[in-house]
Amino acid sequence: MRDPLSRPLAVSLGDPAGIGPEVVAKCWDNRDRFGLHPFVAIGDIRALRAVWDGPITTIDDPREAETAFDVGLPLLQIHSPQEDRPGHPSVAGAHCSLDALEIAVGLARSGSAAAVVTGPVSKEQLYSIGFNHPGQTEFVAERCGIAAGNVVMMLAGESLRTVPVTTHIPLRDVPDMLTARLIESRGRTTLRGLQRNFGIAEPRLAVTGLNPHAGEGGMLGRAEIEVIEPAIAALRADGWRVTGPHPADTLFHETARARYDAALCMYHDQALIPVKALHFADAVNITLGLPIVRTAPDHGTAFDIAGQDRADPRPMASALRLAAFCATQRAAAATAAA
Ligand SMILES: NC(=O)C1=CN([C@@H]2O[C@H](COP(=O)(O)OP(=O)(O)OC[C@H]3O[C@@H](n4cnc5c(N)ncnc54)[C@H](O)[C@@H]3O)[C@@H](O)[C@H]2O)C=CC1
Ligand SMILES: NCC(=O)COP(=O)(O)O
Repeated sequence: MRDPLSRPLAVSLGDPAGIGPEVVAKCWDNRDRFGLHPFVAIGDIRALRAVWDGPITTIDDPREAETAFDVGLPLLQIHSPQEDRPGHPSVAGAHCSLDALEIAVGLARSGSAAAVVTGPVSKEQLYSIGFNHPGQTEFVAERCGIAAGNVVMMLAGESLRTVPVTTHIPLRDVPDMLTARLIESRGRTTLRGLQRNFGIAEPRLAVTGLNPHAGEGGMLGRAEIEVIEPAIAALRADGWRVTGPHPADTLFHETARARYDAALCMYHDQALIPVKALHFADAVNITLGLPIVRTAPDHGTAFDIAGQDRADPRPMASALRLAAFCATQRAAAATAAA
């Protein structure tokens, strides 16, 4: 297997009107301080120029990225038909963000990039141009030939990793979506992902309940008894270290967090609120279950502050570092297994 560190990371800039271009440029500016592996950005040069006057080296081949990285931000150019203003998303910008994502994934799949790091896109804008995936997670899965049901979205901070079983669906649909099979499958993907990407040989998974107090023995709802406990039992029967269902309100304090490597949560906000509350400045979104490594910062497009030099680059820096770490981790495991 080729050394992943001999290849750059491929970074899509995300929506050109969002803060993606600004945080990527700031990461390049602070590449030594942040300890970053060389990366190549993919997007429209005008989105970078609108927020940054540092050096940009446009390249045609990702193999030029490593040398170019020392002198300027390497960029694979996408020519959007329209120049977007920061904070003013458009249809053209949505197409541009999708093209950048497509190219970045292609580079990782072909082995030209060590991993993909995706800049924030606007789901609303993407949906408006016919994007029919819930998010970038499912799009990347499809492009890798993996069913969306076989990948999970993990939010990983220094002291907490969480995975939502259901992601971008209305809250009222969550109880009907939850089945023992789905929870078991998400749990399995999470546990394997902890081994493969984080090098945790015997990962510990804590599973939340859905209802207050994890259902209070069935008095506050029966999802725990009928759906979640059977999923936990199935995972345990296969030898995995799994606990729960735990009341979600007491699973995220410091002492509780020390007892598991990841928490499997029943819906989006149950998983993302604790991570963003504790780690907004450094949490990373990583897709588990893919043949390639894909990470992203935990935040969105932040149109409200785009173009104002207020965007914090640390989440993007964390996403870049974690991508390099996981790519190295996977390569080491593959070498050891050969
Ligand atoms: N991975 C992705 O592509 C993600 C995309 N989104 C998309 O982003 C759009 C906006 O979503 P919101 O819920 O408003 O979340 P958001 O993360 O864009 O913004 C929430 C708040 O945090 C602030 N913020 C976000 N990132 C920041 C940073 N790096 N530095 C300083 N302040 C920052 C924003 O200014 C805003 O006040 C939505 O269309 C959503 O679909 C949201 C989350 C992830
Ligand atoms: N709320 C997290 C989020 O929206 C990330 O989704 P994805 O686009 O990375 O699938």
